[in-house]
Amino acid sequence: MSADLAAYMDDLGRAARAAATQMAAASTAAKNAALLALARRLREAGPALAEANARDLSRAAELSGPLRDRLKLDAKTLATVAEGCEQIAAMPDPIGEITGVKRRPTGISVGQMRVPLGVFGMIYESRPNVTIEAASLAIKSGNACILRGGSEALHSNLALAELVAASLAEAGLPPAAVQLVNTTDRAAVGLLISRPQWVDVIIPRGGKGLIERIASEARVPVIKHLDGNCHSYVDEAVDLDLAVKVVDNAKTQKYSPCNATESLLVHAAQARAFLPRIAEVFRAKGVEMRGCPRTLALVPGAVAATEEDWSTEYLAPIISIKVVDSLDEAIAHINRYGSHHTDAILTTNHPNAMRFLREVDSASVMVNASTRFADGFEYGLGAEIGISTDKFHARGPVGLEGLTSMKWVVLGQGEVRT
Ligand SMILES: NC(=O)C1=CN([C@@H]2O[C@H](COP(=O)(O)OP(=O)(O)OC[C@H]3O[C@@H](n4cnc5c(N)ncnc54)[C@H](OP(=O)(O)O)[C@@H]3O)[C@@H](O)[C@H]2O)C=CC1
Ligand SMILES: N[C@@H](CCC(=O)OP(=O)(O)O)C(=O)O
Repeated sequence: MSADLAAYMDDLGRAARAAATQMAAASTAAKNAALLALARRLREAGPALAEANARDLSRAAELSGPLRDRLKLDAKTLATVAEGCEQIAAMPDPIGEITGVKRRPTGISVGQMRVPLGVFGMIYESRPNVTIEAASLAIKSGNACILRGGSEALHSNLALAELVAASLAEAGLPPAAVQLVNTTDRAAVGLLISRPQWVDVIIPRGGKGLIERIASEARVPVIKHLDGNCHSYVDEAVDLDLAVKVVDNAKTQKYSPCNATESLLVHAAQARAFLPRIAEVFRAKGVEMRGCPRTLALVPGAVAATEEDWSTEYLAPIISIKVVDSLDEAIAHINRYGSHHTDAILTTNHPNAMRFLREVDSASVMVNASTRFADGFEYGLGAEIGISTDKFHARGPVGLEGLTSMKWVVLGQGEVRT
């Protein structure tokens, strides 16, 4: 690793630390003004942004269709992120709110105040819209951030970061509140995750390779946003039309996101009725089906699943399928092979639905809904940092509150402890 890179990362860290102090004290009006300026700039984004994205796309010719799609910054994506900025501006400012104040017998009043985390570092995939979602949530939550997006998206991200910096400056806030690492050198990631003097928390969004590195090298607290091996389970009592519609959406609406269903479990009592119907849908859309022996008997053209398939996140038009004999077996399978991200049950049986919600150990558990809904925008958070697969601090889609913590506030009138 070069001394220049270490110095560069230290410069980013130092600037972020100074900006975080200013952001924590920033007024709601200034933060909202920055967000609205950013929405305007995104809507007006001219050829510079389009050219930067075209440059990234032309260099990423080898990417598969779904991964190319997530790299695209078209008018629809820009309109969506701009709308997200406006929605976040319209939300109440969580910072400074004091809650739960109670008077103690000693005379003091004790409550809690919501405060920013400080500086967060975020490492994420080649999806430029995430740059804006992270930036907008950082601004409203009074944090500073250092963003390291995927290599394929570097030029798009640099162009977006310029819009963010200009919007912050326009609102009288420090442009260094949102900084982008301007190199694809992965050594920069190593530096970002090992500088507790500059970074308060690291948010990795990615797959197993990223997390292995974080696990072995991070010296900063981590909120993991990892892979989604998500399941849809078709229960013994089910509305078959609803199940076909929802499972189809969960698998095929988009193949690349972490919340797409990768594995389908079907109760044996419904396998004969359900599997041929969903198989027809998958076949028409070119989805490869990898099944257990009982699935193979009902689905011509399916191939045998291996043990590895049950724990694989394909991010592609492939699905693993298993017939199970009970809800217990389904829950045990999901807890063993899943990634604790998002799992759904399709059922008309209320007690089974409630058992699934309680016993499946995942960040989002759903009844009769597509796993694709696991998303901050869809949950009403305005945007999302990602979907936390951790259990502490923040779980599932992370929005403004996930970027804050609570400190204790004690109000007295000269009381002393005896
Ligand atoms: N839970 C969530 O919120 C989300 C989870 N994901 C998960 O991410 C994965 C898909 O995205 P994909 O692009 O393949 O993810 P990767 O893990 O390959 O890449 C994500 C980011 O991590 C970096 N990275 C990966 N490995 C290392 C390493 N060893 N050292 C330093 N940096 C590294 C990449 O950099 P580089 O560009 O250099 O490769 C990129 O910036 C899936 O598993 C998906 O489920 C995706 C989005 C959201
Ligand atoms: N929450 C997002 C998915 C995030 C995600 O997984 O992104 P990616 O892996 O880049 O496709 C959504 O549903 O749009």
